[in-house]
Formats: sequence, C-alpha cells, structure tokens
Amino acid sequence: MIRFEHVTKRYAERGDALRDVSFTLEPGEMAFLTGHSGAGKSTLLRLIGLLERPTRGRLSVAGQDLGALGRRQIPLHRRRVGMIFQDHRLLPDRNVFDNVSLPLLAAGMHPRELGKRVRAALDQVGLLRLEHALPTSLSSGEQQRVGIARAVVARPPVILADEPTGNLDPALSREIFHLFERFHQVGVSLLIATHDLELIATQGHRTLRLHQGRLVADSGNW
Ligand SMILES: Nc1ncnc2c1ncn2[C@@H]1O[C@H](COP(=O)(O)OP(=O)(O)OP(=O)(O)O)[C@@H](O)[C@H]1O
Repeated sequence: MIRFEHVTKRYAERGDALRDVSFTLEPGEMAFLTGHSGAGKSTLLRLIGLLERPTRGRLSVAGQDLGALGRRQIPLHRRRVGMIFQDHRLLPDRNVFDNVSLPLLAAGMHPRELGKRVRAALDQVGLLRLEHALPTSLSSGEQQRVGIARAVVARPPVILADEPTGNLDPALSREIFHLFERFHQVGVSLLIATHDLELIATQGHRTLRLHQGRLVADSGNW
C-alpha cells in the first residue's frame, strides 16, 4: 500500500531529514513509526501525504507513483490519505460537524450524503452528541477524536497519525489506539508515529525505527 524505495529528503539548511529509506507497508497493515525527536518521523509522514516531495528516491501509495502526480492531483491524493496530527488542527470558529465535513465539502459531496457520512464518522469516535459544539469547548481527548473523525470521514484506505496521543493521559491514549485497531480490523492501512514505547510494546504491531533519518530497525523483518 505504501512503498518507499531509497527515499532521501534534504532540507537545504538542515541536511538530510531522511536518508535512503526503503520499506513496504502492505494493504491493511498497521505499524508504528518511532525514533528520537528529530529522527524524521514527521517528515516521512508528510512525504506520504504529499505535504513535501522527496529529494531522491521513489515513493508510491496504492500503486500510484507520487512523483508522477502533478499539483492538480494532490487534493485527490489527500482524500485517499487521512492525516491525524498531535495538535488536532481544527478550525476554532467552526463547530464539530463543520470541521469533520471539510474533506467531503472539498470533494463536492451532496449535502444529504455529507450529513450521513459526517454523523457516521462522529458516531464511530463516540462524539455524535457534540456535533454542534465548538472545538474550544472540548477536552483534548475529544478534540483529538474530532481530528480522527475528520481523517476517516472520506473513508481513506490509508491513515497516518503523527503523535496522536502526545498530549493525552494513558487511559485516553488507549482509547485512541482502540479506535485505530477498529480501523485496522476493517482493512485500513495505518502508520502511527509515536514516542509511546509502552503502548507500542502492548500492541504487538510492526515497528519501524528511525535514527537520524535512517531506518535502523523494522520488527516486521525480524
Ligand atoms: N520544513 C523544514 N525545514 C527545515 N528542516 C526541517 C523541516 N522539517 C523538519 N526539518 C528537520 O528535519 C529533521 C527531522 O525532523 P522531523 O520533524 O521529521 O522529526 P521527528 O522525528 O518528527 O521529530 P519529533 O519527534 O520531535 O516531532 C530535523 O532535523 C528537523 O529540524
């Protein structure tokens, strides 16, 4: 589903953020991405979401070579890749329903179908009763779940999460991971960047470890 072939990403002023990274994430696979601060985890996820382009190497998602996609095809690609961020990135002046509906609005979906899909996504994360609330009135865990509903509402085959439990206590973190497990069970591919080694240990999923931009361990290959 996701294939990196000798991918390097260089930032002019900072050197290589990723160096010669190769791995494959199979369709429906769930894996963790770990490594020290600055190891390149966010950079790797941003390349998959086409928020950045590689300096060298080849990267494909669902058989599509991302290097062959022009700027106009990026929005379509982004609908196939749901992204979840630690800081939620919700629009503060729009209510929960409106925030979650954004990817469907961008896709030009009919309002009736859109309403159904948004409520189904909110139901999945247990937030249906809060559809009219503004993000600022929600707890951190609730805001994170709104971010997850927004990431899954267009039913992408791939979900990327960047430190999704960074600000949450252990009980809320487990709740979020249970949600990811549920997406995994219905065949979604997930790549989750996290420092939460304890949680990784209890999950038993494949773990990719970056160190100074290099992929230094891949439990899937042991
Ligand atoms: N837009 C950018 N411009 C220049 N350098 C960048 C940019 N984004 C990341 N970097 C550099 O690339 C390297 C990898 O950063 P990245 O954010 O991918 O690491 P990370 O593993 O996600 O770290 P953290 O766990 O702290 O979020 C760092 O040296 C960082 O300073």
